[in-house]
Amino acid sequence: MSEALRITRVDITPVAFKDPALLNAVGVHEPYALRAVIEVTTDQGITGLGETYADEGHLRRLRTAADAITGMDVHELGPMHRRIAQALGGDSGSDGHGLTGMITTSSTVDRVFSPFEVACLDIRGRAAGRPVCDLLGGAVRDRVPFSAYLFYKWAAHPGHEPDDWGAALTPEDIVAQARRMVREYGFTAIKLKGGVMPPEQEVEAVLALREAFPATPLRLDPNAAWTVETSLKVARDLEGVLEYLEDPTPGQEGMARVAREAAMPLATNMCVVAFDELPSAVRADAVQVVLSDHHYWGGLHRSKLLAGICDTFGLGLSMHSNSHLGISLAAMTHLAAATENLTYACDTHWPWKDPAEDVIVSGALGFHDGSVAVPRGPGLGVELDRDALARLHEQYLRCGLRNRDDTGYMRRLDPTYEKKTPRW
Ligand SMILES: O=C([O-])[C@@H](O)[C@@H](O)[C@H](O)[C@@H](O)C(=O)[O-]
Ligand SMILES: [Mg+2]
Repeated sequence: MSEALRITRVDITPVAFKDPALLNAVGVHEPYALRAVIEVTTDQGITGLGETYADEGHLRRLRTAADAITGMDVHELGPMHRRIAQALGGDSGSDGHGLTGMITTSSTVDRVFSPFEVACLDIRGRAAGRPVCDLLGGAVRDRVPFSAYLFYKWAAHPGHEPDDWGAALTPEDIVAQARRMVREYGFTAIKLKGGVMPPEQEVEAVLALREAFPATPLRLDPNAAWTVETSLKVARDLEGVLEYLEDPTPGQEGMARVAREAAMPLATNMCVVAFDELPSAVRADAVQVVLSDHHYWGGLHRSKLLAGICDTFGLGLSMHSNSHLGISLAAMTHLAAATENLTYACDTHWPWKDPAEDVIVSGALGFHDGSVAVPRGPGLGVELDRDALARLHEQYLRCGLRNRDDTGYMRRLDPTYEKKTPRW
C-alpha cells in the first residue's frame, strides 16, 4: 500500500484584485474582488492549491476547518468532509450579496470543504504524476468551452481611472462588448447578465446580439429580478432566441410556474444551490438546467455527484462563475473535462480580470477558440507565483474591503438605490 500524505500545514491568504464596475440585480461590483488562496502542505513536502471566497465569516470558517484537517491523509476526503462539518458545528453563513441562493448549514460545509478538497486532489495528482481530471475519472474532452459573460457596466468606478472596456448601457454597447470578447477569446456562446435595465431593454439587447451573432447560443440571467408575469413576457419575446433563461424569478415555485409556459429551458444557480434543494426542484420541474459550481457544491467529487443526479433526472448541466483567479479556472477546467454531461459552455468572469493580476505563474491556462486546453501537468497544472500572491495580499490589506457588498457600494454612490427581488 502506498504511503499516506499527511497534512502538516495549511496557509490561507486573502487577496484582492481589480474588478470593473459591473452592474447586476443587486448593485455594482466594488473596485476589488476578494478571494482566498489555500495552500495545503504535506509531510512529504508536496503543496496543493485551492481558491475560494474571502468574506470574513468564510475566512473564519476556513481557519476552523484548516485546524480540524491538519494531520489527516489527503486521501481521506469523506472523513475530511465529516471532520469539517463537526468542527463547524452548525456555524452557517450567508452569501451576503444574495446571488447564489440561501446558504444552508449543509451547503456552508460544502463551501468550506471545497478548496481543501481541490488542494488535496492537487497534491494527489502531483504525487502520482497525473492531472486532476484523471483522478476524477479521466478527461472526456481535451478542451473546455467557456461562454462570453457580458455585463452592463459603467466606464469607471467613481473617482477611479476608466478601464479599457468603456461603459455598456445600451444594446449597441452590449453588442460592441460581445464583439470584443469574441474577437479576443473566440467564445462560441454568450451570456448577458441582466436584472439591471428594465426587461424590455434587456430583450432589445438580446435581440441585437442575435442579429450580430446569428448562430451563437445566447443566455440571459437577471438573477431573479422579475415577477412570474414579467418572466413569461420576456420568455415569449425571446422564444427561439435563447439557449436557456437563467433565474428569471425567485424561488422554485415561481420558476416552476414560468417553466410550465416558457418555450426555452430554465437554468439556475439560485434556487438549487445545495443537494437538499434538488428533490423539490425535480418534483416541480422548476428548472431544466443546473449550474454547478465546485466552490459551493463541495468540491470536484461532489460536483460530479451533482452531475450524476442531473443525468439521472434528465436535467441539463452548465457551470456558474463568480469573479475568480487562475487556481479556480484550472479546477473548473479539470472538472468540466471529466464531466461527460456538462455539455453547455461554462461561465467565467475571466475576461473582466486585469491580465496582469493573478496568483499563478502565467502561461499555464489560455483561451483559444473560446476554450481552455486541459492542463496535462501533474495536479491542477498551475504553479503559485509567490511574489504575485504577496502583492495581491498587500492590495487586500490596503483596499479595506472585507466582504462582497454590491448593494452597500451602490447605496453609497446612490442613496436612493433599493434592493428589490423581484424588481420588475
Ligand atoms: O458577478 C456577478 O455580478 C454575478 O451576478 C454573480 O455574482 C452571479 O453569482 C453569477 O454570475 C450568476 O450567474 O448568477
Ligand atoms: Mg446566474
